[in-house]
Amino acid sequence: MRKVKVEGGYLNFNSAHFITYSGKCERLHGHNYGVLIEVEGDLGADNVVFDFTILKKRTKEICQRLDHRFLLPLHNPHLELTQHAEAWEIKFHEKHYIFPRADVVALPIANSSAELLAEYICNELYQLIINEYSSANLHTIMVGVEEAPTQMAYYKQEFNR
Ligand SMILES: Nc1nc2c(c(=O)[nH]1)N=C([C@H](O)[C@H](O)COP(=O)(O)OP(=O)(O)OP(=O)(O)O)CN2
Repeated sequence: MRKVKVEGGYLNFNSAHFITYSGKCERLHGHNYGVLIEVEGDLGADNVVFDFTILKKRTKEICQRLDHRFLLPLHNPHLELTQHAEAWEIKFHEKHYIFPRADVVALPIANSSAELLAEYICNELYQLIINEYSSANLHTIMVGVEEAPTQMAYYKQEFNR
């Protein structure tokens, strides 16, 4: 089995977030998130597993949708969310945030942890690849999301046939 990896360079996004944990809610803060992608498989056409250039371009597009936005987890059971015409209202007990909609990216996840951000990006890339590219030679795709140089979370998915 072979593996290709893309990381660094412009594969990043700078976003605001907080996570909930153990009945608490973090303060609003931001990270300069880094993203890495690994694709395992056999050699396909042109003797490559998957084209680096395509992988970087499609990953960057996902990063751009997250960049300079608040990462809103739509499925967090501890947050009370209200969608207004121009804003998202978010409540956690006595905390109460209002963000302009244009500054928010609403994500189908339960918490904006690095783990679930990695899973979200992995699912997005997986769908793109199976819908738009030749993937018969591919076995797995893994996404790593780095919150800081010291901390990173990964999510790996198999190509089902
Ligand atoms: N496994 C995970 N653990 C934690 C996550 C996560 O996504 N996955 N996230 C957080 C927080 O979101 C937090 O932002 C982590 O930031 P960090 O810089 O580590 O915060 P600290 O102030 O505690 O660390 P310093 O190194 O002192 O800045 C927490 N855990």
